Amino acid sequence: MNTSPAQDHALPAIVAEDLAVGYDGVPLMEHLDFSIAKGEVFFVIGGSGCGKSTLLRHLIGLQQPIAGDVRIFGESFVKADSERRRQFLKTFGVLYQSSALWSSLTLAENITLPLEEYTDLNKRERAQLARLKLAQVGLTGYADYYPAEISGGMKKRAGLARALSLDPDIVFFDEPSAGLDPITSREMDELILQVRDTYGTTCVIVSHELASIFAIGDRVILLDKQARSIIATGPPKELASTSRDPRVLEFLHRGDVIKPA
Ligand SMILES: Nc1ncnc2c1ncn2[C@@H]1O[C@H](COP(=O)(O)OP(=O)(O)OP(=O)(O)O)[C@@H](O)[C@H]1O
Repeated sequence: MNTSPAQDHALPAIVAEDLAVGYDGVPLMEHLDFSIAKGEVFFVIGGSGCGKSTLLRHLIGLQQPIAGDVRIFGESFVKADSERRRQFLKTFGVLYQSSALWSSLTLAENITLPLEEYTDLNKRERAQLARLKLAQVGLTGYADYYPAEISGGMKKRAGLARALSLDPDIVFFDEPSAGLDPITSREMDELILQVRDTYGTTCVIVSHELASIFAIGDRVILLDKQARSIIATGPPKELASTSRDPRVLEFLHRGDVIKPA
């Protein structure tokens, strides 16, 4: 189902090259250079309003960069024509902060929407696949429920089931733990790891949940509003224990003043 013929999966899933992102031609962040390996759980972190969601919007093609490039498995997403962009989009799954489920549709119907748009599956096959995706996220038996009938954590799971409907290479998460209690948030973390471990899916997560970042993050980039760029890149635990930058230590130690050894 997932066709990305020109892409070389031996290459990094995502490379940002001297990327500038912002609004109306005014950059919020500039000179962003980073690379995300296939199968990595990669966090974009930073204080409120620094531009994490804005960067995410650029990575998923909702906004065109002011400068620089984004390459997906070696191929420029920024320079792709509209047909090629559509093919790229088929290989992305996105879980929005609000879960973005259609309230008038059942969970199964929410999941079959992208299948209707992007696949040739018939109605019965789509319904089967929707049930399978719901089972993958622990929602067996909830296919005919409406979003209003389930909890916040279940909505996030259903949103993830929809994001997984086209067997994406890369799933983007905007604050997956927002509004969840610590236990439900940990369950979401486990689900993200399960998806990565089972399918080798690359997971790009915008978050400021330190518990999640340390629990499941392979690597992070830390954005800084004043610097208007990335101020640290690496495995979160390593950064927390070895960085000598007070801004990095402050963020990763929740404002506690901790001096590196
Ligand atoms: N559509 C828009 N037009 C102009 N400016 C915007 C737009 N959307 C967001 N901004 C501004 O861009 C800046 C970064 O916002 P963004 O939502 O990317 O930050 P964030 O790091 O994700 O924040 P948070 O952690 O609070 O969600 C903010 O100052 C915001 O007001």
